Amino acid sequence: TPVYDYVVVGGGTAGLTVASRLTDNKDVTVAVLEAGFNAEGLQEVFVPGLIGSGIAFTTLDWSYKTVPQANLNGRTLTVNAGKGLGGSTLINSMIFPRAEKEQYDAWGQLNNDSSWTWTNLLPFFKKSELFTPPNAHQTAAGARFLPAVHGFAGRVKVGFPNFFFEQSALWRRAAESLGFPASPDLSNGDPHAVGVAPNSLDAANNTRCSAACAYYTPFADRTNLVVITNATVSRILWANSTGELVAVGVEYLVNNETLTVGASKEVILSAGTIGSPKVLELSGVGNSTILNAAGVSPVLDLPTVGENFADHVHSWANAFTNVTLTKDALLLNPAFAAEQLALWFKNRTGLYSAAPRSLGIAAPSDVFSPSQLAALVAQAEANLTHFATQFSNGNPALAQGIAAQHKIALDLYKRNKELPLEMNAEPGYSGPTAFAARPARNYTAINSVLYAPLARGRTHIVSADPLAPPAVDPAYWAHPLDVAAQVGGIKLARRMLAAPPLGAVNQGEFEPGTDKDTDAKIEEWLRGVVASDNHEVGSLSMMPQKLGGVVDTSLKVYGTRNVRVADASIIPFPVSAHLSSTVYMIGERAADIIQRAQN
Ligand SMILES: Cc1cc2nc3c(=O)[nH]c(=O)nc-3n(C[C@H](O)[C@H](O)[C@H](O)COP(=O)(O)OP(=O)(O)OC[C@H]3O[C@@H](n4cnc5c(N)ncnc54)[C@H](O)[C@@H]3O)c2cc1C
Repeated sequence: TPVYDYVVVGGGTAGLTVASRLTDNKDVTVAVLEAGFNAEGLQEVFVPGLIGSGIAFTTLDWSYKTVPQANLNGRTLTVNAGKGLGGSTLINSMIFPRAEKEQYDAWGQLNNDSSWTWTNLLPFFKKSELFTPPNAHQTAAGARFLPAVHGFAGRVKVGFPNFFFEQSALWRRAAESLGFPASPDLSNGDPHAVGVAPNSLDAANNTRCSAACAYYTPFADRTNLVVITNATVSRILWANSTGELVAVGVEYLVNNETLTVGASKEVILSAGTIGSPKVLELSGVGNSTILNAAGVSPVLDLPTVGENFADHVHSWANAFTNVTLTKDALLLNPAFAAEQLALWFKNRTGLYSAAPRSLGIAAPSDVFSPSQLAALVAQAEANLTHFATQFSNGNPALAQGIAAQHKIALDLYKRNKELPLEMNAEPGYSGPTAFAARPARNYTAINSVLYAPLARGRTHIVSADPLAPPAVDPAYWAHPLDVAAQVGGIKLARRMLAAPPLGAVNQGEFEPGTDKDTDAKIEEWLRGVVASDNHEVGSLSMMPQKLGGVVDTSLKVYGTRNVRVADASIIPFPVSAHLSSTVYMIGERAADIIQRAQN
C-alpha cells in the first residue's frame, strides 16, 4: 500500500484547493482520490455558453435523487453535483459572488469562534482569487468592482465575459427602479443590490476556470501530488475501534478492484455535501440505528452525521419578448448556434462567451410588506421549538442547534439583513417546460432562488454498497416562511418583468401564467415545479457538539484524531449566495489550519 501524508477524498472544489496548497510545501505528500475523470478538455466544460449542455448533466453529474418530497406533491427532485476533477465547478453556472457579512459572522457566533467571521475570512476569499478587473467594454456593460475585496495573486481565475445580453441591462435598470441599489461589487459582503455577477472564468481567453483549472492543471507535474481519477472511495480505514478514532488510510474502488492507500497524517473528506456524509457512514461513523439498518457496523456513534441538510430551491417567472438576441435564438436556429460557436472559437466573442447572469439579492423589505413580515417572523418565533424539534430527527442537541440557527436567521430578518431571495435575469427561457412543449419564441425569465430556507432535512446511506446512492431528503418547503418567501419571489419577478425599461420589451407572461392570480394559486403551481438550485449544505455541520455539530472549528470530526472535512457540508446553514467562492474559502482555510497544526 502506498502511503502519503494526507489523503483527500474527492477532487472537487475544496478538495483540490486543500491538495494544491498542502503540496506547495514540497516535503508534504498528498494523494487525491476522485470518482470521476479529468474533463478539462471537453468543450461543454470550457466554453462558458455551453453550460448545462452535452455531457455536463449526464456523465459529469452524480444527479442525486431526493426521496419523494411531501410538500412538493410527492415529487422526486434531482440534486445535481459535479463528478470529475474539479467537482461541481465543472458544471456550475460560474456565478461568483459572496453572501452577506452578517451570515458569515453568524458562523462565528454559533461556534463561539471569531476566526469564522467575515473580517477574518476575507483574507481566505482573497487568497483563492486571481481577479481580472473589467476592461472598458465590460465596464460600459455594467461590470463593477472594488479592489479592496478581491485577490490578485490567487488561483481561481475570476473575471467578466466578453458578451452581454441586452435584457440583462434592461432588467438591472428595472430592478433599480424598484429600489434595488446598484451594487459597487457583489462580493463586498453587502449584496442587497443589483449588478453584473463576476464569473469563475479566465478573462484572458474566456474559458471556464474550474477547481481543476485553478488548483490542479498548473501543478500537475508536482511529484508530491498524486491524483487518482475514476477512484470511488468506499470507506476510511481505522487503526482502532474504541476511543478516539485514528484514520490510517482509505479503501477505494477502481472498476471492480478494491485498493487501499495509506495516510500517515490525516484524511480529508471533500466529497461534497452528499458524498462526504456517505463516506463517513460507510466507515461506521454516524447514527448507529441508521448504520445498522444499512448493514454497516457502527464504529463511532455520531448521530448528526447527514442531518441538518439544507438546499436552495428555485422558481421562475418568464415572459415573451420582442428582443431577438437571446439564448432562445440558439435553440430556435441551429445554423445561428453553429455560427456563434464558431465565432467563440475564432475570437472568443458572441453569445457563447457569456455566462449570462446579472443578479439582484432581495431583502425582506423587497418581498414582504412590514406587517406581513412581522406576522411571519412572529409565527416562526412562536413555533421555533416545534420546527427545530421536527427537523432534528429526534436528536435533542441538534434541535438546540437548529433553534439557534433559526433565532439568528429571524433576528437578521428583523434587521432586513437575512436576504431571502436571489433574483436573476435569464436572457432566454428558464422554467419547467421542455423546449418542444413551449411556444417557439424569445423569452425573458426571472429566476428567484430561495436563499435562506429554514427547513432542514437529511441524507443517509441505505446500503453498505459504496456504489448505491444515498437517500436524500432536503425537506423542501417544510417551513411556512420558506413557502411565503418563494411565493413572494414570483410576485417580485412579475413586478420586475413589468417595470420599465424591461416592461417595454415584455410581450406577455408565459409562466406561471396570468391565471395564477392569487398567492394560493401561485403556491399551488410552485409545488408542482420548483427545482433544486444545487446549493446543498450542512450535512457535516461546523457547530459545537452540544448543538449537534459534526466538525469543530478546526474542521475535525468529533471523536476522531485526524479526519477533517473541507467542503460545502460544513456550512452550518444556507447562506445567501452561490456557493463556490465560499467553498474555495473553506478549502484555503482548511489548508491553513492543517499547515498550522503540523508546525
Ligand atoms: C449545476 C450546478 C450549478 C451551480 N451553479 C453555481 C454557480 O453558478 N456559482 C456558484 O458559486 N456555485 C454554483 N453551484 C454550487 C457550487 O458549485 C458547489 O456548491 C460547490 O462547487 C461544491 O463544492 P464541494 O467541494 O463541496 O463539492 P464538489 O465540488 O461537488 O466536489 C466533490 C467531489 O467529490 C467527488 N466524490 C464524491 N463522492 C466520492 C467518493 N466516494 N469517492 C471519490 N470521489 C467522490 C465528486 O465526484 C466531486 O468531484 C452549482 C452547482 C451545480 C451542481
